Amino acid sequence: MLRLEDVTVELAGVAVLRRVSFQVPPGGRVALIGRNGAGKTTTLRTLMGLVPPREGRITLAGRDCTRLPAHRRTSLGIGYAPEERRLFGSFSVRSNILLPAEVLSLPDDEIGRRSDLVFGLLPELRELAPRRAAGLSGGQGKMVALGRALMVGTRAILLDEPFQGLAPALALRYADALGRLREALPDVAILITESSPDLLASLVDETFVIERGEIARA
Ligand SMILES: Nc1ncnc2c1ncn2[C@@H]1O[C@H](COP(=O)(O)OP(=O)(O)OP(=O)(O)O)[C@@H](O)[C@H]1O
Repeated sequence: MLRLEDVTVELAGVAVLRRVSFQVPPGGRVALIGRNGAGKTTTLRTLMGLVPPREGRITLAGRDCTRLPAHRRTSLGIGYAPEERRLFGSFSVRSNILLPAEVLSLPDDEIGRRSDLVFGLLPELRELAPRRAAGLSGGQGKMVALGRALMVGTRAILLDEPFQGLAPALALRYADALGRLREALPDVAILITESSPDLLASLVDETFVIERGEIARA
């Protein structure tokens, strides 16, 4: 279970999140919907340990990680695909995907096992694997960012506006891939942000709405 309890975040003296509480159970598919500037990215960055909360608590599988640095959360099994895909342009797609697992110094056989899973779930990544990340379209980059999050997200995966800027055909493929995750990773909690609920309606089992930094309704 990935849980936020009364999380308040201030950035530059402004309350950007106010007493945000919700949870994503193991195997749960949860949407966080909100307009631009509502606080979706800040919620995910706070869950990842990239923004310190002023108040409140974040737990993963019952363990308090409110003050844990980002790399420790990655090693606890949280994978994050930011809205800006943040790939290393001069590296191959394969290297970009493997990078977080290598940073964690996972054993080679574990990296092999996880990458087999990722390339099995997202076969479109196989043909992209040898290419330099700099040459990818925005949509292909989103798929690579999903693969990278899957490499380490053994307990939870956070996807920030994955459909933003995707051409319709690629959006369908991405939605298919998310559907496959449901079956292949039945114990992983997945939290997806979007500005509109329409794209996610068939992919999630629970939706929270965030407005001006507050959860508006379940
Ligand atoms: N570093 C920062 N300093 C001050 N204010 C910030 C900072 N980062 C974000 N904000 C403000 O916090 C609020 C929430 O931003 P956030 O990026 O979390 O929203 P969002 O819902 O993800 O929107 P978007 O879809 O535009 O990414 C916005 O009003 C934004 O201007």
